[in-house]
Amino acid sequence: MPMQLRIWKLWRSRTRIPPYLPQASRSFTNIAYVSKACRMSSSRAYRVGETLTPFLYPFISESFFVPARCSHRFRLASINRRCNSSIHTSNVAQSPPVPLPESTPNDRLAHLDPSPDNYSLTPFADRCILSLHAGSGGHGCVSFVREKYIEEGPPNGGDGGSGGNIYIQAVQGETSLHKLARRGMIKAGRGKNGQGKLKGGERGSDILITVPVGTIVREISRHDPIAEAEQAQWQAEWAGESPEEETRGNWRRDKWLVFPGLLPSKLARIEFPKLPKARRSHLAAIQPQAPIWLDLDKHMEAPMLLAAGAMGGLGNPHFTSQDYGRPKMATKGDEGMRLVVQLELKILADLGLVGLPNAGKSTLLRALSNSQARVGDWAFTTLQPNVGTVVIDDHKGRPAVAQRSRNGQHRVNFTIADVPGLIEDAHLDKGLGLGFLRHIERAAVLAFVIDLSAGDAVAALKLLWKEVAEYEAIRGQELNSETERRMVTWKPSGLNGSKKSSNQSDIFEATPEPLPAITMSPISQKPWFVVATKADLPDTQSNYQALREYLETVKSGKQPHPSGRKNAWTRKVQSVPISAIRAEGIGAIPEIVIGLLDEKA
Ligand SMILES: Nc1nc2c(ncn2[C@@H]2O[C@H](COP(=O)(O)OP(=O)(O)OP(=O)(O)O)[C@@H](O)[C@H]2O)c(=O)[nH]1
Ligand SMILES: [Mg+2]
Repeated sequence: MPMQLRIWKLWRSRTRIPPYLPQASRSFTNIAYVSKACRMSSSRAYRVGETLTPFLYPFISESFFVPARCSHRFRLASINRRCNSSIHTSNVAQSPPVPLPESTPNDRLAHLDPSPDNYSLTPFADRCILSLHAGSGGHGCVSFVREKYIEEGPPNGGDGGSGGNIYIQAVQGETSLHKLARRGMIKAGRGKNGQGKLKGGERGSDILITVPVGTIVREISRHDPIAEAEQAQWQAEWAGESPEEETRGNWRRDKWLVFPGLLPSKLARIEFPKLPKARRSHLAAIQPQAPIWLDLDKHMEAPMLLAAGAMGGLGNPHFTSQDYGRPKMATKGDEGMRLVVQLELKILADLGLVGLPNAGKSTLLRALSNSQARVGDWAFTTLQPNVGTVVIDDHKGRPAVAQRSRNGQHRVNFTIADVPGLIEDAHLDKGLGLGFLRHIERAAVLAFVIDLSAGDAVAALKLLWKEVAEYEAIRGQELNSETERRMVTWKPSGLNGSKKSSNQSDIFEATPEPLPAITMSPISQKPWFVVATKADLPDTQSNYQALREYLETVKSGKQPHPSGRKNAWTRKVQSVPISAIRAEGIGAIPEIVIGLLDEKA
């Protein structure tokens, strides 16, 4: 018996070859590798990568060799490592795992006291001025039929295409006007020129301006060539002047287009027909009345037309007559209308946070929502409004706040607007106040955030209400002047048929019919409550007690409303002491907000 075979048999009698080795592996020629594999299997080794074994015995993998007893522990260890969990099994790995820090309450609250650099800032603009150019019309075409045996065919020039329209749409999801502010000028496409074979020009491309819900559009100026031409014509009629006639050699080059192949000598002899009346697009009828003042406070399902494109010019077939069978002229397209409008965004949030600088508004917003608003221990940390959403029902169990129905629907969240802090005389544009007060104007409910550690809480509340009331008065004046401006419209007296001999200023009359009133509820009639924050700091209890007593007297009517306004809302005034930085006491806020929102609805 060969030596090797004898060794094999001897070894075989002492060890048991595992049944999972293939038949080939048991063969004599592979004995060295088999014995090695067996050694590894019997010693429960895990290191398989160093040898050729994985290639020769691919079925012997690491997982295969991991004993059932240990595999569970290994899995646990790897999960622990991945999840950074502190759970670990000490006898599994060769080297003991590094103990991971346990999550403490401080970690959970870390985002409420972030470093001043830890914040996210989205580009934001709440005002912009836009110059809108509706598309001009394409020119009509001068063309004639040219076919075999038809030497001088009839005219077949197509009309020019009309210019593109400008539409506006308020959509949910848009939050800022910064993109529009960067553009400044927006032009719709010009209509294409007409072509031979009676082919009309293509329409100019339309423009859709999407703005956030809560945007106000105000017209600053407009240049409407057609309206101006009509007005000039009426004025000429009123003054008894005969309209300028096109004569031979004297034709309006800005209106007519002539056949390019025409010799100048012939051109001088051409008699131009009467210039057709300026045409308006049929869409112009649904344009908002001038001057435009739109309050886009709801999500719009369909866009709204702001400026209709101008009409295209007429092709030469329009000017055929008995005397003139082959007209060599077409009209040019009309110039598009231009509008300069101001857009102003007033954020529509359910809850507006009003407070002095450094009161803790942004910290409160962070505590209630996922907002990454900037927090810092200095005044005017917040320089632009932040909006956060508080989810009260994520459809994953019992809602955070008992659901109530609003318009037959269940409220699943509400939004909070955190605006820069107000200082005394903010209504006179001191600090950053006036520019941002308009964002709380639209909030359904106001929360006055008062820092209990920063002196008299009642005085702070009165100061805030005074500024809000002053702003309300200014806004009321603006609205009145806006309404007056809308009441005065341009109306040439020549339209009435009676020619007045008075001076020119008489042609502007006030329309007798009143425009619909611009409705905006007074800020003092909004439901409100007080969030007394920084209650974790020492010596703040007495301050809170005084605030609470003051609010009780306001509620009972013994003291006037802090704004000094009559008929102001005081019915359910209340205060909540909280520590935003420790997220203590904030649980009551959603409940109060939902209660006040439902009451308002
Ligand atoms: N102790 C304590 N500190 C707080 C609390 N809330 C906020 N702060 C601190 O107060 C400072 C101002 O907080 P902010 O949230 O930035 O205040 P703000 O009202 O947004 O300030 P402006 O944006 O400047 O108007 C920060 O240093 C916060 O850590 C609180 O409940 N307790
Ligand atoms: Mg802030």
